[in-house]
Amino acid sequence: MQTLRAVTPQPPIATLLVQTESLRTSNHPQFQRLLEVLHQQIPRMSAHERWQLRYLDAYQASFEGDYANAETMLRDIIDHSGDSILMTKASAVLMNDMGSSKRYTEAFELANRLVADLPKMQDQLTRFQVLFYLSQLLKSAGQYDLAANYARDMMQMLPAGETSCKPQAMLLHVFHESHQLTSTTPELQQGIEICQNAGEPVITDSLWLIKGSLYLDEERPDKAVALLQHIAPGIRSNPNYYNTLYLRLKLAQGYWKLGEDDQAREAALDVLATASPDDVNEALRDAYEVLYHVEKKHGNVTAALSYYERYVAQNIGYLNDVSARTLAYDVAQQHMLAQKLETEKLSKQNSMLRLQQALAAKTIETGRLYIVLLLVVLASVIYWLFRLKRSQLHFKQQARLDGLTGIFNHQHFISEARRALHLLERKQGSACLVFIDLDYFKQINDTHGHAIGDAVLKHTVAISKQLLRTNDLFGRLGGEEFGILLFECSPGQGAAIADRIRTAIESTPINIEGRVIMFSASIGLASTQTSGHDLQRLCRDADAALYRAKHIGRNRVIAHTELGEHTKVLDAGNMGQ
Ligand SMILES: Nc1nc2c(ncn2[C@@H]2O[C@H](COP(=O)(O)OP(=O)(O)OP(=O)(O)O)[C@@H](O)[C@H]2O)c(=O)[nH]1
Repeated sequence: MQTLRAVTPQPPIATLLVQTESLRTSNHPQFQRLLEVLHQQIPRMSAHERWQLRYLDAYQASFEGDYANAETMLRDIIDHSGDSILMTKASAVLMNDMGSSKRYTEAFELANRLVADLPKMQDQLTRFQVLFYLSQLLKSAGQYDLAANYARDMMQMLPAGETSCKPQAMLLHVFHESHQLTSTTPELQQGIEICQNAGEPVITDSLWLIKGSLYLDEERPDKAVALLQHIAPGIRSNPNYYNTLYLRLKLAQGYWKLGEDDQAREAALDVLATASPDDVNEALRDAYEVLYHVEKKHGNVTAALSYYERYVAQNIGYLNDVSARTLAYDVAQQHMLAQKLETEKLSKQNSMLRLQQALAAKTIETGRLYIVLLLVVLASVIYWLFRLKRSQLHFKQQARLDGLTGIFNHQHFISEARRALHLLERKQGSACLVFIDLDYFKQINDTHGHAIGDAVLKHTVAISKQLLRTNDLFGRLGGEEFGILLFECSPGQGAAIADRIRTAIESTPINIEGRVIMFSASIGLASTQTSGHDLQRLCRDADAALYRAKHIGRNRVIAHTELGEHTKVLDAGNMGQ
């Protein structure tokens, strides 16, 4: 390690981590060395790099068969790293360890979760590793077709830095276990060459061991032993538990078939020494079988019987283990199916719920729409009612007003005057009725035209209005004759107002179309104080006074009170004519 640091400059931690991971299977001794180097770099590592190192440590623990320690680290990564790639890789290693430590049910349940996550896995290396472990687990459960499919999937998307060695080797192991290989199958030799070229000695050796095993099956022990002896040094320099175990077993079987009993015994005992005493596996079973045959052949009955008993125990254990794997796979599949059904049921319920919610939302929306529609209709109705009312009022107003001058027309003036006098009579209030009649108006029309006559009428109203209070009633009684009802007014006050109007008319000629037209008005006045509150009487008296004003020379105001009794009678007589 010292030499490494002294000679080569240290690559960045991130590069070192990637490099170390890539050596996991191809050069495990170097992997371990780099792992040590990485541990010295811990103080300089980021949190994410520490999680990556923890994953490599977990892999190393798992490689050494320390599954408990590996599981603690892997679960820590899954629960706390927050890195989805590392979490998936850790799950895959954990699944593999569970399979190796015979926790098949948990392994297959984890496998189901990983399979479900496969479509989401973006990182190609992670996907490659997951597929590798899945294939391995399914092979152990006798699910050869599925295992082969996953191996082929691996080949479809090789990540950068990977060759087809691993998927090819996995496929060959599947074919071997499902008895689809012979020692001459071309793919076997191709696989060996691919893995040799890829620099994967451990995997290459595992394929050589398949070839050796096939020679034995084909009753060619000489070829098998020669091959095994040839690859033995390589396996010793790249130690791997399974390769070591199977090299020794196949040698034991080969020697036995060749009749080299001592070497067969020695190799079989080596198998027992490699495995743990309480292991149950195919290799131990077959090693005990070899030992049994050897001892039996040499008449060592006691030893033979003992080995035979262990052989039987291993065989039962092995068969139990095989059925445990198959059963665990079936159970996991059933769970997955049940979960799938439950998920489908839930998703159906969810879609029902969503539909109901959508329906409820639509109902609310429709309700809101109706309310809005109703409000719009209501607003329109109110608007049209308002317009109708306004035009009604307008027409009503129009019907009350004189079209030319805009003051009350005859009918409305009379009815308003009657109503007002009625009220005044009750509270004993006074009023004056003033009748105004323009003098020689016919001449104005004849001289200047009817339109100018109209203008004179409007001018008269405008002048008079300026001298009236807002509550006085002012109306056009017809032609060029106007009526005014002055409230709270004595005969004297009435005469004064009437004269102010007359003076204003006389002194305010109309200037129109370049012509100045002078005109005057005669005014008759009646008061409630002398005539009472009866409108008819008041009108008659005001009219008599007006008649008098016209009669005695026009452009003057005559109050009914000014008329002598004789005049009153005369005037009344004239009015009657
Ligand atoms: N321009 C115009 N003339 C009108 C209107 N209503 C009535 N007249 C005219 O007013 C004139 C009234 O004439 P007379 O009743 O003879 O009264 P006068 O000419 O004013 O004479 P005296 O009242 O006796 O001074 C008529 O020629 C009507 O045609 C109107 O709305 N516009």
